[in-house]
Amino acid sequence: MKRIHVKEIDETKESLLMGSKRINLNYYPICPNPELTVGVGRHSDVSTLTILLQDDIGGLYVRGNNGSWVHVPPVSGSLVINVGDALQIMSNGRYKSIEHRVIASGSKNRISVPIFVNPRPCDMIGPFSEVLAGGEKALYKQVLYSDYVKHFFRKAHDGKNTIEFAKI
Ligand SMILES: O=C(O)CCC(=O)C(=O)O
Ligand SMILES: [Fe+2]
Repeated sequence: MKRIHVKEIDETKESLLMGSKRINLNYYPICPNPELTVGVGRHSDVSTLTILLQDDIGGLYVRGNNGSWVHVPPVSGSLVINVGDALQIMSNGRYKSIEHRVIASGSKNRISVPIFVNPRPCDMIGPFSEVLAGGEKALYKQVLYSDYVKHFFRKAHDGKNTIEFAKI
């Protein structure tokens, strides 16, 4: 947490960073024409961090710096860690949530298990005071985390647009 000037994770910070967790079990059946369908549309997670276990099929892509899609090949025994929107907001943009999508396989079923580590629904999230202490301008306002999540689920996946909801 050095990069965001947080020296101690007290109870408040613990709640904001990891006060609630959600685990999903995703099953992507074989798709005869993967190019004609969407596995999971492009989005960034609303979490602080996502810890993702994927099987050996592949199909997860992240958005690279130049806008291209980069495949995240499964590595046996490894976990994928993705930064989510809540950490982008609380770090005032120092950490950027990653846009990603999933393309189903034409020949095999795929399973993935993401653990979303989140603030609690009742937490107000915004840039940490430690980050703004030096006079830095806040890029995001304080939002109720449950409102942020509701906003995400109210609409179709639309890349990194969800975070506009918290922008000043
Ligand atoms: O299946 C995957 O690899 C990722 C799924 C995902 O992005 C999500 O559940 O938010
Ligand atoms: Fe995701």
